[in-house]
Amino acid sequence: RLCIQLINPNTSLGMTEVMATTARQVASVGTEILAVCPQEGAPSIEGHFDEAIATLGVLQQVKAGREAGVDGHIIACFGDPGLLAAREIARSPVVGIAEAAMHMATLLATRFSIVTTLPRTLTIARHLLHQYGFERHCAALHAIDLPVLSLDDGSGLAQQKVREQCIKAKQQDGSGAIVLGCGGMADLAQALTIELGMPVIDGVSAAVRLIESLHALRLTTSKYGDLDYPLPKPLSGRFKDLNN
Ligand SMILES: NC(=O)NC1=NC(=O)NC1=O
Repeated sequence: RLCIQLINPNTSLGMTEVMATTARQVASVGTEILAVCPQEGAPSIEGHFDEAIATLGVLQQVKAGREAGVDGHIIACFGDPGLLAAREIARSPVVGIAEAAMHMATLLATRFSIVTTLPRTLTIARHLLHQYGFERHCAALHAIDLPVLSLDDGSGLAQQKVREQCIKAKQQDGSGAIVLGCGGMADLAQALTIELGMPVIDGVSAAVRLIESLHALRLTTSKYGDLDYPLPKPLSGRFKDLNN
């Protein structure tokens, strides 16, 4: 049995639940999903400042998961906040939903489009494309121009906008796959894949299966080089003991 920790870096329980439900649907029989979010932080992550705040909570949850003996950690926010720092303190694999979805897309199409939330988060997605080396694989990026929590307000408006932007991407971008650029869109990917007749990829689902695959291959986060555990030093205040 595997236990995968799903970390929603924002503090909105509704979003945690949406992602946990999708993760449980796609996980293999016998894989347990342990869904968590920080006790304190931002209710949604919509920019560089929010990501910086969320990183502490992500690291605290990764440490707790490691101590609970989980077999992998998912950072379930499209900015992959704290990913490399999390890998330093983790023993098992740590996968961000943006990198997971992007990797999957490159296995299925020569170019992919991204559909995300606010225009200002497009820059964060572009930074990740550069960091992961996927710039030339991404044909275009689109935003529904609604805040992250609009996906959790029950109106269905955000979901309709995601569908519209996916249709626009299919018609205009010349890409063969679409990456959904928010954890709150996790439950939309399967229906949109069927409706559009092309792969529409959710990073939560991709991350669950990638972690299962890494475990099956007996592969885990490298501790050789820059992802080794942090150098021992006395951290103070709220950071106390975060690095051991
Ligand atoms: N681009 C995004 O919508 N990022 C996100 N902010 C959140 O709070 N969750 C996400 O996935």
